[in-house]
Amino acid sequence: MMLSVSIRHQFPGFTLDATFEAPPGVTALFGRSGSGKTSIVNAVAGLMRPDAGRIEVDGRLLSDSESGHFLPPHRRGMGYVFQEARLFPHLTVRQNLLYGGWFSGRRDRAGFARIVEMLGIGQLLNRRPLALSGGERQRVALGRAILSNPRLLLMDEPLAALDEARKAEILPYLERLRDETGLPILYVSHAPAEIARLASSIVLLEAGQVIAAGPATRILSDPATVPALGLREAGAIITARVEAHEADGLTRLGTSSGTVFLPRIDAEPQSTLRLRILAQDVMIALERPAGISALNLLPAVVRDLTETESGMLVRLDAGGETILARITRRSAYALALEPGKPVYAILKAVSVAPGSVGNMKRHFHST
Ligand SMILES: Nc1ncnc2c1ncn2[C@@H]1O[C@H](COP(=O)(O)OP(=O)(O)OP(=O)(O)O)[C@@H](O)[C@H]1O
Repeated sequence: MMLSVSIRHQFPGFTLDATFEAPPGVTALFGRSGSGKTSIVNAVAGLMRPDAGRIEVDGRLLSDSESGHFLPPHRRGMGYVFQEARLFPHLTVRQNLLYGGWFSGRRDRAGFARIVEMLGIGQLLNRRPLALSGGERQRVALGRAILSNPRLLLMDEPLAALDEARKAEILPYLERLRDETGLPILYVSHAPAEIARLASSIVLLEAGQVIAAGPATRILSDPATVPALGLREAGAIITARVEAHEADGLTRLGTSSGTVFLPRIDAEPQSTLRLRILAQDVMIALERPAGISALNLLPAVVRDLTETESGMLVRLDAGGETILARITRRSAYALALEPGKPVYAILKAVSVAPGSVGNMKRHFHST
């Protein structure tokens, strides 16, 4: 399933002009406040009628200004999750969940049990929303959206109203949703860490325009997108496979450019993970360093260098995946870095989340 959007709309003082495609998986709409994210979600939902353009899901036309076709919201088959879980306070969790199912005319018991299990809300079914924590409410809202059998899920900052602990509670469920349902999910966020963890694709917006769109691996490691994402948050994501949990408490991971050791990770051997490596946590060495406490050294080749205000962004090719390093200009000159030069990337820190970044086939199926 694929969502395809090409719309133009004039608000007083603001022009939205956006064209992009969202494949299965999470497509993050990312941009500053007022860049047009919610307007796009509203247009896809049918809550706003764009002046011009088309929106299609898997070849099914939702709106088309040329023919005047405009499917009303309730016939679009969208599931929504907003910042605030909009549950019915007088209904129990079970009734709230079934409400979506009733609407779509389906009551599939196995599907219900599977979603309840997936979201870990079995214990909550007889409670009312007021007796739930914010994180639990949001999980129920997710369940209700999925149980309406949508063709597409729209999530507008679903974690923004939650504190860090609640966010951490929900993220694994969003990851399962992404990996198990195969639905396209349009996900509005302005938190780069959240996007690095969840997104399969990214659409970067600025002042109503798409300034970059494509696979998350490419967008996050592209020096050109760094100003929009923020220098501190810039960094690549790569896929790794859990190889073993070792006796000394470290987990050994295989990546396409070599082995990475991390403090024990709670994941099954053979499972796949995404590693987020911030550009500021990568050092570059010309030779394999000896006598260094860092365990994670990956051989790589310099692809290109981009000057920024405060230094240099170096894009590295590490076994076919991209790693971004942020170093000083002085270091870049001292090491005489240039495209094609073989180097070692020293990873000072890595954060981990479940799920591949969509390139597993290329790297692992042949092994
Ligand atoms: N109904 C409307 N009438 C007039 N202007 C509007 C309307 N809806 C949105 N806009 C304008 O369009 C621009 C984009 O708004 P939108 O809500 O899509 O941005 P956003 O990226 O979702 O922002 P935020 O992150 O703050 O939610 C803003 O300048 C907003 O004022």
